[in-house]
Amino acid sequence: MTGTDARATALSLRGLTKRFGATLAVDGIDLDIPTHTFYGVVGPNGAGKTTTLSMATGLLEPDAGAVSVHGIDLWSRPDEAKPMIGVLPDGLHTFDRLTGAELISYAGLLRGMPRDVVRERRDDLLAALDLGSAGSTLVTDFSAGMTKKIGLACALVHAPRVLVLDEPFEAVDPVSAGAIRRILRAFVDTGGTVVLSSHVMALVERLCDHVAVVGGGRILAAGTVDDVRGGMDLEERFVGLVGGETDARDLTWLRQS
Ligand SMILES: Nc1ncnc2c1ncn2[C@@H]1O[C@H](COP(=O)(O)OP(=O)(O)OP(=O)(O)O)[C@@H](O)[C@H]1O
Repeated sequence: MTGTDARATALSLRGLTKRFGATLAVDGIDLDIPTHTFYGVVGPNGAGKTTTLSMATGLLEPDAGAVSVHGIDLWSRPDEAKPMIGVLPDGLHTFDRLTGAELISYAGLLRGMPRDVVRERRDDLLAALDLGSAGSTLVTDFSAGMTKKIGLACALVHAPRVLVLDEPFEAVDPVSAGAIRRILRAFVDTGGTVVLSSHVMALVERLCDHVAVVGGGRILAAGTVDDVRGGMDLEERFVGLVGGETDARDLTWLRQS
């Protein structure tokens, strides 16, 4: 890859591979996420999306392969690459005896940000994500949607260049989802890059300009949403790519009459 290409690519995955015992979760994934794109990653349950995004953000060590963030190798130069990424991991494990406000502050201070900047951004994020009451509530008492929103605030506080979000809209109410969409849209419009995984094809079609379909730990299709769907709607194309046949067994024992 030339220097120019490396700068135009926000996140580059090469030959990413991960095995858990007998399960080959990710089977040599190559993917380039261009800068300034809204990139959806879709796939059936167990396709390898979370494992791929975890390796792409330095949360899980690959068995093989490489990741670079704006041309910087993630695994050999983490001190330079990781500050460029904001991550909302799947099933966020966090410090649940902190309040929402403390958790955002902690995330900012961990990134080495000055206290006054952290304080200002924390208050902005709590307001923008409609998390007023969550600021003084312990994380352990959060609903699933509040946890998601606080996780997103922690991913945003250091103003990363690339956001990698695993199911950011899961369990989030429609008003908050609208707020999150606006924040992410503005982030991309001003030069940022968003990569998100989702099972909701309509959301990916509405929000994303690019999409990768993952199945069996491989990329089945990737490119602009228009190219990937090829004249169909994304859901039809998705089912065509991953195989939509399930056992249509009739659960007669469930019938009420
Ligand atoms: N820590 C782990 N230990 C063992 N197997 C794992 C582990 N994490 C993932 N797997 C397996 O790897 C495969 C890919 O899982 P992954 O969570 O990446 O899929 P996914 O596409 O994110 O699925 P979903 O849409 O259901 O969240 C699955 O077969 C899963 O069972």
